[in-house]
Amino acid sequence: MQITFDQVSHIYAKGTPFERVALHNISLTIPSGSFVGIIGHTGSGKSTLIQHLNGLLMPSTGQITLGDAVITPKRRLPHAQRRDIGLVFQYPEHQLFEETVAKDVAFGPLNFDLPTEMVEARVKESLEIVGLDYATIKDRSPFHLSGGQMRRVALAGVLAMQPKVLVLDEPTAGLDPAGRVTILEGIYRIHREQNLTTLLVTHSMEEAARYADYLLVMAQGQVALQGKPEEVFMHVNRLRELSLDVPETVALVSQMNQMLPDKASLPSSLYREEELIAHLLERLSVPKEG
Ligand SMILES: Nc1ncnc2c1ncn2[C@@H]1O[C@H](COP(=O)(O)OP(=O)(O)OP(=O)(O)O)[C@@H](O)[C@H]1O
Repeated sequence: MQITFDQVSHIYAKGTPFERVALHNISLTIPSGSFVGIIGHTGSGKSTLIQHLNGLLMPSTGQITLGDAVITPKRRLPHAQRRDIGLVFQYPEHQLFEETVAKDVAFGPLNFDLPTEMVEARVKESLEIVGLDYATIKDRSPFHLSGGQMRRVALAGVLAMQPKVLVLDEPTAGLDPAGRVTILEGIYRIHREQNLTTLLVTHSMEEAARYADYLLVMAQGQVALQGKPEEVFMHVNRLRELSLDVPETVALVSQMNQMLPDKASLPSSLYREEELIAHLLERLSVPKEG
């Protein structure tokens, strides 16, 4: 599903002493099937932006188009289309509430009156996507799982709705490195298999570089930079001005280029570690393993 924002602003507590402009005239297009990394300093407007996608927030001005639905300050996203947008909040495990994992994951699809067998199939499939074994976990209490497992159950609950767009607000916050990889690899796999439009809010440039094919860099309620990762990472100085890191590979390529003579310099489009290694091996003509 294609998403566009056309001159969207959002003002919290308008007309009160607490008024706060959180988004200023945002215009952007997210093509169907893309994986968008949304990066930015704390308070830059990332969560405000994504909460417009499922109707939790309404634009103060401007217009948002989600597929063929149009949202304006006066026109809400129709209820039937809300289920197309799967929004995974920060710390989604806080919203688990059922007595078993299977019931929790089934909650959304049951609310949409799907037949029981279909719900069961979706629960099984969604748990497996997030790397949990249905038979082992289905009857357990979600509250007796590890933090990482709880997070995965919560994510499965959103996937069981079979959304057309998946929006994730820092899904790996607070997890250990192994837990982060499991969650992100699961998300990336369904994004690829189902061509699912995916928006990932993250504080980690490394995560953005690994998974996203398009980046939005937010600063003070505006889009400071946007484009393919290699385009955005060329603006190393601008990113640093915004107190954002660049991925280690980008920093390394930029450092090596300062040392190498011009004709030997490395392409600045290299931003993933494995691509840099492949490039260096090719230059050295070392045959790759396997
Ligand atoms: N409910 C609210 N009422 C008033 N102001 C708010 C509200 N929610 C957010 N803001 C303000 O809007 C601005 C953008 O906040 P937002 O949560 O969208 O940023 P963020 O980039 O998601 O930050 P973080 O990375 O910390 O989650 C901030 O200045 C914040 O203080």
